[in-house]
Amino acid sequence: MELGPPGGSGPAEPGPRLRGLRGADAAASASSLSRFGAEAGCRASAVAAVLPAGGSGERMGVPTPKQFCPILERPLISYTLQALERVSWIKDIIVAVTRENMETMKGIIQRYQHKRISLVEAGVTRHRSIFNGLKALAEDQPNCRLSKPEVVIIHDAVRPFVEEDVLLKVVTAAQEHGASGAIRPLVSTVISPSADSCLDHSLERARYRASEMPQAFLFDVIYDAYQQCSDYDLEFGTECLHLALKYSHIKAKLVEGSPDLWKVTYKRDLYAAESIIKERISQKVCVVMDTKEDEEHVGHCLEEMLKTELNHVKVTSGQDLQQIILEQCYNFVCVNVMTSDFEETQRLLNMVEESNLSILYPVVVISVHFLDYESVPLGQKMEKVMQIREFAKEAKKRNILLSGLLIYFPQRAFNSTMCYFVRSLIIKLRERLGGKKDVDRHG
Ligand SMILES: Nc1ccn([C@@H]2O[C@H](COP(=O)(O)OP(=O)(O)OP(=O)(O)O)[C@@H](O)[C@H]2O)c(=O)n1
Ligand SMILES: O=P(O)(O)OC[C@@H](O)[C@@H](O)[C@@H](O)CO
Repeated sequence: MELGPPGGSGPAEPGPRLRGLRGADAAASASSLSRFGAEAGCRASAVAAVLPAGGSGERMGVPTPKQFCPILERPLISYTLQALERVSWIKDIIVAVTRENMETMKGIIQRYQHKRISLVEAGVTRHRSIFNGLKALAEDQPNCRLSKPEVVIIHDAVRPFVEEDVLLKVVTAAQEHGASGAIRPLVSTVISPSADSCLDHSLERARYRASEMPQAFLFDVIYDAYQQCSDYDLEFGTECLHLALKYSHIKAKLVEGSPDLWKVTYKRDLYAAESIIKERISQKVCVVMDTKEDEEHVGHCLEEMLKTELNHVKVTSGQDLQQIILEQCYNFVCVNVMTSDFEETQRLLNMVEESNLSILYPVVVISVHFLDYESVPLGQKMEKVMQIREFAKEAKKRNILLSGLLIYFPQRAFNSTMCYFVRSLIIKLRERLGGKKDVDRHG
């Protein structure tokens, strides 16, 4: 059993966040922390998470265990870790992986700068993996270097879309009831087949729910349950809430979860996860103008038009660009009205690279050049703009997808040109994020 982050002495500052995170994330986490009695003078309730990640993913039908299958060239488990690391009041994240995948997991932690992660060896079943994770937090284990939490979250490593609100709900409910779990309405009706594979009876679907993750427990409730577990339960069980009821006599509080809590099980789930991630990261665009004046006129015009297509559009002439990058925007439109040179685009590329933004997701940068054809011969400018190909080759190595858009127009037709430009821009953004389907590579 390996404890503690690879090469590290123990949990460090919150996970792969961009340096100097401010704004909504920090405020939300601070308010959540206060709900655990972290006000001045109270000891904050310690919360840890155990992520079983030791499965083989047979139902996925590909050689790679599904938790390591890439989505946008990044392993699925890294998205789940990032989701948990966004929650600053989770102090330790214990991941159970098989001995053969331990080095792969260490590489993922290193490459994507995951923090607060400790690795333990998985078991031959999910329950045994979870039990090994709990042992890493129990103080009765030899050379245990992690402190026992008051509450422990258990969450499948292949459920990447977990938000702070549902984590807060199950942890708060577990503090009060001893155990809690997320549930979802059943999509299919549950039936019971007879020995000869005929219908014996069916359950009234409205009276039942699907048990999902995350789940949360007072640590002693679930650890005692696992210590008393029969081998049969450890081999064939699939429900932690059942163990808490059977062995610790605790009836878990059930919490309605969001539709995104589903578990990646079949290959179709990878396609769905990839689409959701692309949709989420494509909705925020930052338009960087090359002069303040342009921010007023062209930028405002652009912002109004883009807002009809995208959820979050910011326009800046650069002075708050660093903050926008820290808030994890992944799409940038660098509008060069004054010149067709690339110094503004290059400055943006440098800032994106310094922020490590493109480690987590591909960053789209579109360098736009408006050229008035009545004053600028096309040939002369095309040659200059074509230099972008060299920039793009270098940027791609850093997971930055750079494209160019040349808008060659008569000054008197500026407004109609802008409509054409916005359409071209949206098409280019969607095309860049469409990219090659990673999932095809799992075949
Ligand atoms: N011995 C095991 C088996 C499963 N898991 C983990 O438990 C979670 C949910 O289990 P499941 O979806 O069944 O994963 P697999 O067992 O890998 O899938 P399959 O049943 O298709 O092989 C996954 O994160 C999986 O890695 C684990 O930690 N240890
Ligand atoms: O049975 P599987 O190993 O596919 O999934 C394990 C759990 O995620 C699943 O049983 C949920 O219902 C939560 O308990």
